[in-house]
Amino acid sequence: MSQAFDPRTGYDEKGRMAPKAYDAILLASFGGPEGQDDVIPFLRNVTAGRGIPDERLEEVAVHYRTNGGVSPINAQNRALKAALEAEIASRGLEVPVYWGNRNWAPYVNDTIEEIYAAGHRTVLMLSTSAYSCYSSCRQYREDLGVALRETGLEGKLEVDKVRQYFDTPGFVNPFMEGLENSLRQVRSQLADASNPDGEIKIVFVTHSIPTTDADAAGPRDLAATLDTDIYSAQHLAVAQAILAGVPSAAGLEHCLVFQSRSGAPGTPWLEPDINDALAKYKESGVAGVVVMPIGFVSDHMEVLWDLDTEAKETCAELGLAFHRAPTPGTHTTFVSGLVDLLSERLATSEGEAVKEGRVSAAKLGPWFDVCRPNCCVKVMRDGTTKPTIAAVDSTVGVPAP
Ligand SMILES: CC1=C(CCC(=O)O)c2cc3nc(cc4[nH]c(cc5[nH]c(cc1n2)c(C)c5CCC(=O)O)c(CCC(=O)O)c4C)C(CCC(=O)O)=C3C
Ligand SMILES: [Fe+2]
Repeated sequence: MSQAFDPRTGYDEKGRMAPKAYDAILLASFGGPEGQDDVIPFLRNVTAGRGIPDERLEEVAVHYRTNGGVSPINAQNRALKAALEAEIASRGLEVPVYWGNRNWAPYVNDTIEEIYAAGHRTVLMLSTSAYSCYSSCRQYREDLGVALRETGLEGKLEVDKVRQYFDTPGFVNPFMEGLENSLRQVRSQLADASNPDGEIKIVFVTHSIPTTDADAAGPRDLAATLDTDIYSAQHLAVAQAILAGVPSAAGLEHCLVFQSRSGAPGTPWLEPDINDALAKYKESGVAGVVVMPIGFVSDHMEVLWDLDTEAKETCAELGLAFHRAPTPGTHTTFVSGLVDLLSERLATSEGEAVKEGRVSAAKLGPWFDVCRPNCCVKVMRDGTTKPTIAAVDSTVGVPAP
């Protein structure tokens, strides 16, 4: 092994963890309602302790209600779990995959109890979230920190996590295919509208977050070297990598915009909102847009509502051609890339990683296995922070010194 892993913490100075013979994989996700009666209880779970007013919950409930009260996210995670199991088996690896959510059944607390009851003691977590910010990284680490504490499994079950994987070819490459196809679609819409030379803009879009969350993401010393926050910079790196792989996009303008803002109107969140941006593009002479949902790994409700319903409607009103590319979902390249990611961390019987080296297809990668002290730290209303796993300053889920 070429890296110097600290024998006590198990990680080196770059936050890479030594490979281990993990005996289970935990696919961690957001969770979603599966019927009309689930919608409000689900939304109360999501917003617990954050004081989101009931009017906002009712507003968001409509997104789910118009889809029968069902979020597509659980079915998508069942499909992803099955695809991961198949890919793991096809490589001759023998490690079971479990699934647990933050906001709906199967709840992660129940899942780790099931994992422990099955005799497993070391778990590698993979979340359905590729970037660095509180909602997409630290909150998953807290979910496990809290779950270990609440279930009494602290010190009995060890849980690590794979690095954030925005930069991996498995995540980036399916978007190249999507961009190519969506460009064809928009070009043909413009041709049908007798505007074959109309200007096309490539609109990369992700979930907006409070600017305070964006500013707290990632190592401070790295952030200080960038001209934007780490969350935005990771998305820009992904956008560049996608564009570089799609010759038919050469010469087209592109931008990064945000969707699904919530919270109090007075709190600053990352901008511009996609709908405001679309209106500006129309004014400046753009004829059509390709929407690239690079913030997400599956076509869940935030994609179906905020992009396929609202942003699409905005384009129809403005007279802009519109096509949205798919998220990676269960694309074979994505699934195989995720198993590569797990294999960086799974040890052979000789203690070497099943897969040597770390592949990265975008700037800023490969990311840390273990977060820096106070990365994305969130102080709760009562002044405390939640226990976390997989950080240099974790108090839970690490072996005792
Ligand atoms: C960065 C990010 C991701 C991407 C990373 C990841 O994938 O984890 C993400 C994903 C998702 N967000 C989702 C749904 C919601 N997010 C909310 C609220 C919020 N999201 C935030 C950020 C993010 N969110 C933030 C800063 C808030 C406000 C504070 C809070 O309340 O935490 C609310 C509350 C109501 C509202 O005010 O909108 C809902 C219902 C679903 C499920 C979709 C489905 O059901 O198919 C998914 C995958
Ligand atoms: Fe969200």
